[in-house]
Order: sequence, then C-alpha cells, then structure tokens
Amino acid sequence: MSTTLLKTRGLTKKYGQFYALHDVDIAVNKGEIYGLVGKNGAGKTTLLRMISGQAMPTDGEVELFGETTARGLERARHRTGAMIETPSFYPYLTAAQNLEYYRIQRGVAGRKVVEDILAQVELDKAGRKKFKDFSLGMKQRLGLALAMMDNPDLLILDEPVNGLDPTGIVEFRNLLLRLSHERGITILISSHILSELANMATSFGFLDHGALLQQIAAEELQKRCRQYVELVVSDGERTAAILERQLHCEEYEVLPGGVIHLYQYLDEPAKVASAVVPEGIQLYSMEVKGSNLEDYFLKLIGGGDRV
Ligand SMILES: Nc1ncnc2c1ncn2[C@@H]1O[C@H](COP(=O)(O)OP(=O)(O)OP(=O)(O)O)[C@@H](O)[C@H]1O
Repeated sequence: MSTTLLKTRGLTKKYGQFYALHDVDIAVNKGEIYGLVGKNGAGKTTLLRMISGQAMPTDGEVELFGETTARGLERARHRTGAMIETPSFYPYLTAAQNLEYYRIQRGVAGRKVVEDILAQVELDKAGRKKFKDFSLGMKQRLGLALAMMDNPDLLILDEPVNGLDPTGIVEFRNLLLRLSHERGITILISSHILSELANMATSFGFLDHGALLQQIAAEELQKRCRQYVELVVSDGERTAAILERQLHCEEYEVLPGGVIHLYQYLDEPAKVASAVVPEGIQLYSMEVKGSNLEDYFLKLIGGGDRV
C-alpha cells in the first residue's frame, strides 16, 4: 500500500484581500515524482514555501511525514530538502568550496559528504571551475546538491528546469529519475510548462489562480491525451470487425452513433478508408482528434486566456 508523505488540507494564503492560494488539497505518496503545474502567478511558489516552512498559511494545514503540529513539522522538515529560490553561491568559489561552506554552516558532519553529493549530481568533474563560469544547468545541479545536503527523503524543487535548454532539461530529468529510482527519494517539482515534467512525473497537480483544478496520475493523463482517428460510419460494429480482419486493429473503441475511436493508423487514415468503404460502409467523416499535453492543460484552465 502506498504511504502518503505529504498532504495539504484546505491550504490557503491571503495577501490582504487577495488569495494567492485557496483551499488546496494535494497528496504526495512515497516514491512519487509529483509535478505541480501552473502558469506564472498560479501559486506554485506560495504552496511550496508553505510546505517547506518558509511561509505561514492563512488557513488550512500541512501534514508532512504524518506530523501536523508546529514541533512535529519542524522535525519532519529535517527530512526534506528544498530548492525554492536560486540559492546564493559564491561566484569565485568552486562547486566543492561552495558546498563545503554550506556543510560547515549547517553543521553537517563528515567532509566526504560534499564529494558524495557532487558525484550524485554529476558535478564531480567540475574541478577548479568557479561558480561564475558554470552553465545554468550546472548552477541548477549545484542548487540540487545543496538541497540534498541533509540526505532528505523528500525533495521540493521550484521550477528547477526553468531557462534550461532542451538538453539541459533532459539531463536534469535523468538526474531526478536516477535519484528517485536508486535512492527512493520522493520529489515534488513545479513547472509552468507541463511537457517539461512529462516522462518524469508520476502524478500531476494543476494549479490556476491559487486553486487546485485537478490532481491526476500520469498514466491517466497519458490516456486522456492520447490521439486517435475518429470515424463516423453507418455501422460501427461491422466497421470494427472489418478493421480487425483487414488491418489487424486491436486498439479501438466503438461508441454510440456509429462513432469509432481508433488509436492506430494515425498517420495512415487513407488505409483505413480503403479498407472500410469497399465493404459497403458509409464513411461520413474521419478526423485525427485528441489533445497533446499542453492543449490538455490549456483546456483545463479555460483556454489559458486569463491572466
Ligand atoms: N508577498 C506577497 N505579497 C503579495 N502578493 C504576493 C506575494 N507573494 C506572492 N504573491 C502573489 O501571489 C500569487 C501567486 O504567486 P506565486 O509566486 O506563488 O506564483 P507562481 O505560480 O510560483 O508563479 P511564478 O512562476 O511566476 O513564480 C501571484 O499573484 C503573486 O503576485
């Protein structure tokens, strides 16, 4: 059975009369990579700051590792590592020197800690290069290293791939996947671009204007975003039988009104037509439908035209 590491109940943050976050319930299970998705200003940072203890809720509660009291949460937060704002590093120090500074400042025992973490985030080869000469990807990986200094069970990362080029995004994603698979770290990560978290997140929470619109498992999201050829025909059942017999189709749904959703032959709809029509089936329409991830998100937030 899955264990829930983190829950928020009715979490709310008001600035004056403005709700930066309103009545948000999320649940993150052990071992998950939970992607929090929302446009700029949706409330992602506000939510992550309250979870990590950097801001106080106006209302509602955070439950972390089963703890909800102030003292319990303080203990639980020792088991989390957060990268919410870009941490400040010394520009003229190397990766190792910067981390060593923070290790001493935080009282983390053992000099080998720095070496180990640098290897985990693949900065062990950065050697004598100074922070000021790092690429953005290296800077983000150093930020991740700092968040991992206390060997956390839960990592909270606010827009860590923001600004990275596509290669940088893939590298960072692979790094997080490795941490998740090999070390079992649970990860809560935000982004304003859903597709940046695809192929990584196991669950998603969609935030808009401070409200959680939907929490959905990645598998279910993939299903909903799957593309298909929609056929409208005179006889759905017979058409399905023809598709099976002639084109060996297995992935389709027959819906009422002679509608068929075919999840194969997306690039070859002509083949579908030439299998069906000669058998005396009337083909009224045929169209590729379904949304990609970004379309799905935009539809969910109502066209994405609100600012
Ligand atoms: N200290 C503050 N005082 C007043 N309003 C604030 C404060 N902090 C955040 N807000 C507002 O709360 C809303 C949510 O902000 P938040 O930073 O959480 O959004 P976000 O989803 O992280 O967006 P971004 O990606 O742009 O950081 C925004 O409208 C922001 O202007």
